[in-house]
Amino acid sequence: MPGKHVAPVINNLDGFEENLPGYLSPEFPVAVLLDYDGTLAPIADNPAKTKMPVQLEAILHKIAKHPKVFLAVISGRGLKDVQQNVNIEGITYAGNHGLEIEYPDGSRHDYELPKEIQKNYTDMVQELKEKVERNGAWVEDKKVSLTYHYRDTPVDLKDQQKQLASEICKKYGFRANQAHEAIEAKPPVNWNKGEAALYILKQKFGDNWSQEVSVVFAGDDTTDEDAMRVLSGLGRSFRIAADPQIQTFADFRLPTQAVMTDLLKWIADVYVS
Ligand SMILES: O=P(O)(O)OC[C@H]1O[C@H](O[C@H]2O[C@H](CO)[C@@H](O)[C@H](O)[C@H]2O)[C@H](O)[C@@H](O)[C@@H]1O
Repeated sequence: MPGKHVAPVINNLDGFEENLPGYLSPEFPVAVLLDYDGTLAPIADNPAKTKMPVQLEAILHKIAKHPKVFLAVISGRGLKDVQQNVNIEGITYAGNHGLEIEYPDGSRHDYELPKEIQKNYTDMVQELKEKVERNGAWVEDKKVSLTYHYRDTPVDLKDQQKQLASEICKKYGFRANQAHEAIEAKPPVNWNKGEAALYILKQKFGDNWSQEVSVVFAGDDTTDEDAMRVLSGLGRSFRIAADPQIQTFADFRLPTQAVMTDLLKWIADVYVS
């Protein structure tokens, strides 16, 4: 499997067809798997304040209705949280980095964490709240994974607080991923956005899914790299990142969140228009 690399950039709508001629076609279905924060909605200073750009939201609603388009949102947020924010019926949602999945018919797949990990999680939340929930930093407790937000912590205290928070997460056996002004603590299990993406694709299109459907994945963060890695050579993935030198498993880099709207326009142009 290829490693991370500096991916070619796509800057505008024309760039999609130029770089991926014929990858999408109206006769062949497409699975569109999308991250939420930083991908569908620009990063905001508080998770409660995000909003999808009006044009992007309208296109998303349009493609979601098309019978040849399968849409799933795979987020680090809790399941209900991401459902409320995206608010489109009839699509698949995965929350907590894929640990919780809900299908359009209301059925679910929940990754069952071993009891010991559940206990560690509870203890970790308590210790983080006691020791590092201060100076504007706070713990977003999502019941099976958490996010430690330190955006509002004074600059001179940030490094020391985030380091202590990472150490506490690791002490309880959790993985501490760097995110946007935050640390994502994920349980030590072989399940992540990549495994969730594969699971969703197999459930919908069968074991031979890669022969049955084109796959588009977009994300902006370290946790999205798990999906980009497993889809490498099987689908096409896009990393939203301003840094031209960023190392990624994605096939292409999108330099701004605005080009994300162009990605959805490309899909809409092929299937809907
Ligand atoms: O997988 P995602 O859908 O990208 O979710 C990742 C995390 O997003 C949220 O935190 C991030 O976005 C916030 C709103 O823009 C921002 O204020 C924060 O600094 C970011 O880290 C969310 O709060 C987390 O639960 C998600 O895991």
